[in-house]
Amino acid sequence: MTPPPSNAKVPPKSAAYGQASNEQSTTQKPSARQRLVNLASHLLPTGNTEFDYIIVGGGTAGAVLANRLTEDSNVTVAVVEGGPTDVGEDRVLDLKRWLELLGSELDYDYPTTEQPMGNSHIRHSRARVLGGCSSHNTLISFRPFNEDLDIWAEKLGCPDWHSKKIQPYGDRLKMNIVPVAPQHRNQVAKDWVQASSSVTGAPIMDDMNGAIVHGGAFDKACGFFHISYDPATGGRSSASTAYLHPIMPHGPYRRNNLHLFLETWTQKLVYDEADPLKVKGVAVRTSAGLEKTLTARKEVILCAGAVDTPRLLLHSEVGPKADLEKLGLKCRLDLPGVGWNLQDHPESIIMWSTKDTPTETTMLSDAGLFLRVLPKEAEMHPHNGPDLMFHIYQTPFADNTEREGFRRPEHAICMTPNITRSQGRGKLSLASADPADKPLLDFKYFEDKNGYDAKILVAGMKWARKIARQSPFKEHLIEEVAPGPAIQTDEELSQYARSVAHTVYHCASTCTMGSPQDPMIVVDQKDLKIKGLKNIRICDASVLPTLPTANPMLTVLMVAERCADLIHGINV
Ligand SMILES: Cc1cc2nc3c(=O)[nH]c(=O)nc-3n(C[C@H](O)[C@H](O)[C@H](O)COP(=O)(O)OP(=O)(O)OC[C@H]3O[C@@H](n4cnc5c(N)ncnc54)[C@H](O)[C@@H]3O)c2cc1C
Repeated sequence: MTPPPSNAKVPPKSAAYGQASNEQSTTQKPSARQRLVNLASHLLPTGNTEFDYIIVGGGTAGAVLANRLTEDSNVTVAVVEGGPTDVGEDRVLDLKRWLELLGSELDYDYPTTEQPMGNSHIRHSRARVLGGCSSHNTLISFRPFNEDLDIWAEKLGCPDWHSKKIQPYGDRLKMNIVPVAPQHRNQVAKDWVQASSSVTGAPIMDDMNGAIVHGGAFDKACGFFHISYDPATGGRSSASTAYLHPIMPHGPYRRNNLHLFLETWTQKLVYDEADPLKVKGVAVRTSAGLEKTLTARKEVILCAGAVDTPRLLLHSEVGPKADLEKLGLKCRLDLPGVGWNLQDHPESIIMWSTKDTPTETTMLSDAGLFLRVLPKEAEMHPHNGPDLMFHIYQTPFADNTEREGFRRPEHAICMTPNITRSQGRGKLSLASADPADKPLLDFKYFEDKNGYDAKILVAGMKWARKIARQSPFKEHLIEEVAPGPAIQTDEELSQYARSVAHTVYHCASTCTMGSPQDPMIVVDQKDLKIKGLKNIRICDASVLPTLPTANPMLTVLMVAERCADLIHGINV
């Protein structure tokens, strides 16, 4: 949700297969204990190369599946995770330290292509550690609005994903999802919530998730978030801590049928010699350079996330034929939707300097505001919920503003309006045939034809200024640092907001599910199986037809819970 540190670098070509560059590694070395834990973890399963299920990516969705599939002690499950364990890694486990992870060796740190209408410098953080992005995100926990799911079901060819069917999966999640605890509610955030409500008329809600699930949609609301964490310790409650730690070798409920391959990158799918469209397993390479093939007796499930799942498919000869052939790659299965439909929640930033930085907080972004600012007819898939969301950050997120010449204050509060229903649709493609090269992420920020996305940000900037004039919140502010009072007209605000725009790190939808009759669909909504291949499914943020209105992690977890049911033959 924040600009990454300005020293984030693209790893050199030699940093192959998702590993961070040497330069990054030397700046933040894991402790000796951490290295031992990592080593022990990825030496564990070396004897076995055949499993019932192979899960590629032990991230947010992968952790859920690993847990649910190993509930049956008769099946064996291998999890191939590119990053190290999070066990003993305090930068991960202490939620407040999440900013230290951005641009570190635990971040794949993907660049954006040139964005003529927006900011070409945005870095897309993706976690390289067990638990995936749930191990380095801010753990703001929102259920999808019923309408988000009903649009998938009724308009986007996914009848099996109606809210009535999907919301109950949210009740199963194992993470500790609780409102920001009283000891983490500082006075500035409290006054901001009060000011937001007074100025916009948005009701203050203690339980936005309750309202989303049981009260249907709301178009405005504000309040403290629900966070997946332990309020007593400030510890992260991630997909890894909730779904994997208890069943890992050191955990209280160790499961011997779970095989974790850590620091192990999946390079390619391996196909059956007798049937070129049947997936037999995966070719992997450890960070120590050991290569082997793992085979799946039942199936392979791709959980590598919205960037790395399509990337892996493209390097496995599956994707748009013309694109693959242009790079000299073979096309085994022409699936034009791989990488298409790339989505995000773009955001911008308006910043005030303040006297100090409060210490009572979960992770410096404890509260938010939802508003409706444009008519729903302006949207591709009209809905009744909010079209603008604000996070507040009680730290100077100045990388993007500083690049544009604004000063970086010592203490600051930032309001970051984001576009809940961005109309932008981009594309992920390969930069070259070399699997070590990072893919091209072209979000086409602010290129939507009616300028909808830019209009939402302009409205957000104006609301932010009104909120900043409200007492007692305004007494916390010294001055507006970016863009500053000189920027006033809609054109000026739009230009500024786009040039310093950032991402809420919600990239999604690059292997969209839907009706198999639709040529741009990658997985069948009925069972999440890849269209045209055998023995393989996708389960991660890449299958979402559209992003949910608010932060998507719980939606991804719910997709994974449902995927486990589908694999078990349960289709509620
Ligand atoms: C900085 C940040 C802050 C965010 N804040 C929030 C928030 O507060 N609330 C919210 O709802 N959402 C938030 N998000 C978004 C949310 O975390 C993601 O949408 C979600 O976690 C994605 O889950 P996933 O399972 O699709 O992928 P991931 O969780 O990214 O899992 C993918 C896993 O696959 C592994 N992998 C990838 N390729 C390979 C390969 N070839 N071989 C082996 N392993 C591989 C990766 O190492 C990773 O562990 C945030 C994201 C970021 C990055």
